[in-house]
Amino acid sequence: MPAARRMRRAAAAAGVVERFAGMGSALAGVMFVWSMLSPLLPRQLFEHFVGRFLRRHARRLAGLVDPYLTVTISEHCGERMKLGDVYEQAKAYLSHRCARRARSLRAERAARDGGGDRFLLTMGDGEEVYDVFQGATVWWNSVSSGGGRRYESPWFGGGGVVYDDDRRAYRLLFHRRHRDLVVDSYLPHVCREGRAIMLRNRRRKLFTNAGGDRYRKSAWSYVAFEHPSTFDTLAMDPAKKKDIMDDLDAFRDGKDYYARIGKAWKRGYLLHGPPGTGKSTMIAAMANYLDYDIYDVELTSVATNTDLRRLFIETKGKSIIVIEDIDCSVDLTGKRKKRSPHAAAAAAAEPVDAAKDESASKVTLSGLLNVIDGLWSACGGERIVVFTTNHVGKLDPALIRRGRMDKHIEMSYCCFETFKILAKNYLAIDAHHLFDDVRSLLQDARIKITPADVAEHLMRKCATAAADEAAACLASLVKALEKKAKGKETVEEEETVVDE
Ligand SMILES: Nc1ncnc2c1ncn2[C@@H]1O[C@H](COP(=O)(O)OP(=O)(O)OP(=O)(O)O)[C@@H](O)[C@H]1O
Ligand SMILES: [Mg+2]
Repeated sequence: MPAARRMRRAAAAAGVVERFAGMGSALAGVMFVWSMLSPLLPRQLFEHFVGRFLRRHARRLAGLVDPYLTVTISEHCGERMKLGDVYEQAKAYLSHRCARRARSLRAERAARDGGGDRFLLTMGDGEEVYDVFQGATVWWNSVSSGGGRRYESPWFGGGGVVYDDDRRAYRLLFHRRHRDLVVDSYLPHVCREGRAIMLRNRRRKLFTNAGGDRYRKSAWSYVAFEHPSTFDTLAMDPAKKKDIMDDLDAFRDGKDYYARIGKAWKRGYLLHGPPGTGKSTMIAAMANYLDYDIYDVELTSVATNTDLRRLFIETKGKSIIVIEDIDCSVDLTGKRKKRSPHAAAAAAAEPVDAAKDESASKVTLSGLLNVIDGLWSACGGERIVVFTTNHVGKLDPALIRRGRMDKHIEMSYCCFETFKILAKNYLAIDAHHLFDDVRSLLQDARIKITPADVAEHLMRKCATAAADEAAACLASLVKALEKKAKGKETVEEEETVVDE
């Protein structure tokens, strides 16, 4: 056994002995004083004084008998709105440092390096392990309260959401003479180490709020995020791409800057453009570039503004919060407009479907504006909010004004530069004699083809030799572009005939 471990074990054993020896000697002292005083005083007077003394000094006496203090670190903190970061950090620290000594363990899938069949072991409920820090021994307890009770929360979901009260916590026990050491040095050390371990083991996550049940503890569920898109594979104008990457770098490194200018550390991106131009692909590339998690918000699954706020509060830093197709999610644009008398009459004539009405989202534009830009938006920091839309003109200007959506990025049809990147990705070529044909066709402003369509032409269809494959794919693309050009010409000819 290595000497360091032997020393730690000896220290822990000494700590346990000391813990009980301390209590024993204090108890013996109290008993001694008791036995000396009791024969000297009349019984009633004795009981009166002792009773008063005990009532006044019960806390101090308890301190004499048990000089140990506890600190509880709960899984949920802040009115059960937020999952506690400190709890997660303590969990990581303990699983790394002390879990080996525990006899009952909880298993979770290991994070990084393909996770696969590896497990991360943490302390099971009711377990106690010790740790030694700068010569002081402390004890950690994993406790679970509530026993899985469920109850209605007055906080969220308009009183409708039911929560599982099975709350977990770590309880840290230490001698009161180590109080300053534990509070000033040990706990910060646990958080620091825990954070570093979490970062090392981190496996990026793709969260969703859709499809959850009312009994779920967190509003989010997740899978591992494994999208392979990067800025290298994203086809768009290189200058525009560099501008976005610089912007992301400035954001990631901008903690102090945002604090100095008095702005919450968050940034909004609006990605707009026709279907198949790479908006979702861009979000994946951003997440991979920054090494952030993604929270994909399904607005239609959010019942009320309060639920929406809770969702945002439960997101963690280093994340991208995405609302795709914001124009279709819920009627955010219509909420502020007056209904026409005709529409109001039609709605009144319609039979009321109570079940449908119940399930409909009641999220409003002001609710959404509040979470992305109001006081709540500053909770946590280091968050990017991304909206995507195919119809930027349909959105309420308040939703996309600068400050909320700081950067508007248009994802557009394929140009020759974009095509070259796709050809490099899909066919691994930088040049080909058919490139000239593609260039002249793409320069024709009337021909509109999305990167998704071009990618489909360049996609490998069968296992032919590389050179044949490239030629076949490019020929197929040229044919499709020529067909589009011909179609346009025919339409234009028809329009001219009609005009005449
Ligand atoms: N700019 C691009 N660079 C690389 N691949 C692209 C690009 N645009 C589209 N693609 C390819 O086309 C497919 C569809 O793209 P994507 O889903 O990102 O489009 P979108 O703009 O989000 O469309 P929608 O508006 O319908 O959601 C992707 O799987 C990707 O392979
Ligand atoms: Mg998309």
